[in-house]
Amino acid sequence: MFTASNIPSTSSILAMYSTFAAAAMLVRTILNEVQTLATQLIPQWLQVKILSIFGQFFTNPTTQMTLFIKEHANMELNELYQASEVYLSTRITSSIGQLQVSKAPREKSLSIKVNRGQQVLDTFRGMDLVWEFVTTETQQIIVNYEDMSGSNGKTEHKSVTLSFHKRYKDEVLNNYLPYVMETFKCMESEKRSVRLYAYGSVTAQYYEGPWGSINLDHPSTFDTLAMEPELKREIMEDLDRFVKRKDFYRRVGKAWKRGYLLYGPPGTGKSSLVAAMANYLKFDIYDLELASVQGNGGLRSLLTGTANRSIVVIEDIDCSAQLQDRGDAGYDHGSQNQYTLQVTLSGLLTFIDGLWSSCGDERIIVFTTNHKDRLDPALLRPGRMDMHIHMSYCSPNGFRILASNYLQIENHRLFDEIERLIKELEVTPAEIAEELMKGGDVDDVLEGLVGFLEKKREKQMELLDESGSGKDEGMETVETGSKGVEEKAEMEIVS
Ligand SMILES: Nc1ncnc2c1ncn2[C@@H]1O[C@H](COP(=O)(O)OP(=O)(O)OP(=O)(O)O)[C@@H](O)[C@H]1O
Ligand SMILES: [Mg+2]
Repeated sequence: MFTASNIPSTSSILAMYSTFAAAAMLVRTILNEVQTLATQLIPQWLQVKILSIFGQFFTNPTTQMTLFIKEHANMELNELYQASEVYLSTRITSSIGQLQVSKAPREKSLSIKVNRGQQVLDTFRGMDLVWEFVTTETQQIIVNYEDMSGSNGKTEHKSVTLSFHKRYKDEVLNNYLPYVMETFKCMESEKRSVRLYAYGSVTAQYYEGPWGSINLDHPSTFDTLAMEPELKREIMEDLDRFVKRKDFYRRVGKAWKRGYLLYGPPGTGKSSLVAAMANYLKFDIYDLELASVQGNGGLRSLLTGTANRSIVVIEDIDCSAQLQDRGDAGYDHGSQNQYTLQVTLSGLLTFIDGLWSSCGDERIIVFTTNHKDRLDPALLRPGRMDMHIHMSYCSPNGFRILASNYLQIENHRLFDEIERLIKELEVTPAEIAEELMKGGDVDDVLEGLVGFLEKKREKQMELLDESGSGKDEGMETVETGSKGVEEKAEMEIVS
């Protein structure tokens, strides 16, 4: 108790306070020094062990903060999760006990990832951070729409946790995580291989999410594509412009996406062009088979599950018969299976215009068709698909590209004859490529090609004769010859 005579003066209180503050500061500095020294002297694996064994006793939970980064957030792919996974693969040290190692058949290098349950320590601007991959499972009833039966399945939820001292919260959110994202983006743009995602990665026990992926090792590039050089250049310039125009899209209030409709006969390179686009931009491809998508709801979750910087491809859009029907019923009553939910055209259009527009950046959507005339006009309206690209029969220019790729020759005595035949005929690059792949020396291969083209011409002449004689009987005329040439690859920019 203080009495009137021994009440300390203000100056002595201040002196006591500053002594305490100095002592506290000294203790803190010593602790920091010890911590730094320990970090340098104790190997990282031991630090992780100490942290995991004793951390719970000595760390004050009230001083720790943990961020949970889930693989999917609100049904959408969480880009931060993807980024963390890629970023942490750059933080692998000898301290980590378990790694996942894999190699796809045609990949050149090993892919190494940190295994679940492993902790990874990182430091950033003096902060210590602990990452950990965790997996949780939930039981779920999976409905089989084929026969409306249900079975028990497990859903695996992947997430990664990031723990640090609470005082670093702002630094982590404002600087560290953006740095992780930035590192991820740099690595993505440098990556060599493009991935091909297909719908449905259901393994026996786990439903791992809607998309499964493999490494797309498609050799098609703009160099190997047999197309008119002018058209090729225009498409490449369009893609270049698209990826550079983030600010432009933001300024004019449009979603950063672009749609291409590729149309033309089978074997003219539509799928090859999609692969060339993906290889050129280093964008992943999502191959969306509408027939196997469960209704508009399924479509929504699939599209929102795609990553940025990707190409969504819907092949043979004219064959998706249900898309002709703009009704919203969405059930396939025609087949023996009347419970199959189908995607309706209006569901797809809603996506192109609405939800799709507002989710994600740098998206490309490609439709391919053999019959543009069979498409619902709603799909062709300006603003839906930005460019319509006609892929057509092989031209002399296209043939020269194929000859250079397949035979490594720029000229040959038979070129004039081959080019003359090609001009007269409707022959696809796929047919010519097949001939050029036949073994033997160059002379044999080209002579074989001449023989093939002459046979084809004879057949087309026969067809022409037949249709000519049948004309009076109301048969359709098969048009051949120069028409094919005039129609060769062209492009139409819709908006
Ligand atoms: N324009 C082209 N340039 C180079 N190769 C081509 C071209 N078109 C076709 N090919 C060759 O033919 C094969 C088949 O072509 P592709 O699958 O790209 O045709 P498509 O137009 O998508 O046909 P479909 O309409 O049947 O889907 C390719 O793997 C490639 O080898
Ligand atoms: Mg195709």
